[in-house]
Amino acid sequence: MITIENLQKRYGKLSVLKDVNVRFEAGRVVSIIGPNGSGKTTMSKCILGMVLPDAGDIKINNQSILKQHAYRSQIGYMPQIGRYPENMKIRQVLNMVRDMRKEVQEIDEELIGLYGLKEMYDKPMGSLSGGTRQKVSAALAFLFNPQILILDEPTAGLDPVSAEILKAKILKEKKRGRLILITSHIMSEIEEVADEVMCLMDGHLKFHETIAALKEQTQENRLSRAIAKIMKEED
Ligand SMILES: Nc1ncnc2c1ncn2[C@@H]1O[C@H](COP(=O)(O)OP(=O)(O)OP(=O)(O)O)[C@@H](O)[C@H]1O
Repeated sequence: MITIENLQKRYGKLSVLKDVNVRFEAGRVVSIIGPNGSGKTTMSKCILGMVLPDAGDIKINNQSILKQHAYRSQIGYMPQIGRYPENMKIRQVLNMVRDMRKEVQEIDEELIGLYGLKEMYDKPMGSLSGGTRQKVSAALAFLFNPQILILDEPTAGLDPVSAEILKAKILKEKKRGRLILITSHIMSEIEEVADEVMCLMDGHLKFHETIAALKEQTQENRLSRAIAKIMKEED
């Protein structure tokens, strides 16, 4: 579904993505891991068209997305920190986004319901707690039934019940054939929802394997231990 070929990105002298090649298939949850600053968000932003790579290509369903716009409607994005006009109410934010996507017939309001956002519709974004803001971001990411979801540390700041709701939603959408990319540092969470782990290290693809293969390869039952072992071996 997504093919990344020889992707490179520099910021000035800093080389952030160094010849990354990877392929993600529909109906999978892929966790993108790696130390702080290893290029995870930059790669996600390249897929989203928010950052233009210096070299390489990104294809969705075999079509290059570089300098294209229409494909963006197939992707739902939940940023690490959602930025919204502070004085707009939740209702206004949701209506504004809907107005921009009038062509979409099938709206998915499940998270709006499960998170009780309707009861808070008249609260201005600037008055919301960090977790509630995250809930709005999550609801927006899933709202238009996208084929691909890119979730950047989606459960950070969510209380345990709300995090469980999001994890269940991720698994539900996976069953419907969506591709879901999640950046996360929480190994237990990755183990619960992901099928595959892609690890970036200093802008290089370190590995891209199924969780089952990582455990098998290292003879470890826990993902955190399996990954620690691989990192140690490759040092
Ligand atoms: N707009 C930018 N201008 C200059 N440097 C940038 C820019 N965006 C990111 N970088 C740098 O690129 C590197 C990779 O950043 P990126 O946000 O992709 O890392 P990350 O793996 O997502 O990190 P984290 O786990 O901390 O979220 C970092 O050194 C960062 O400072």
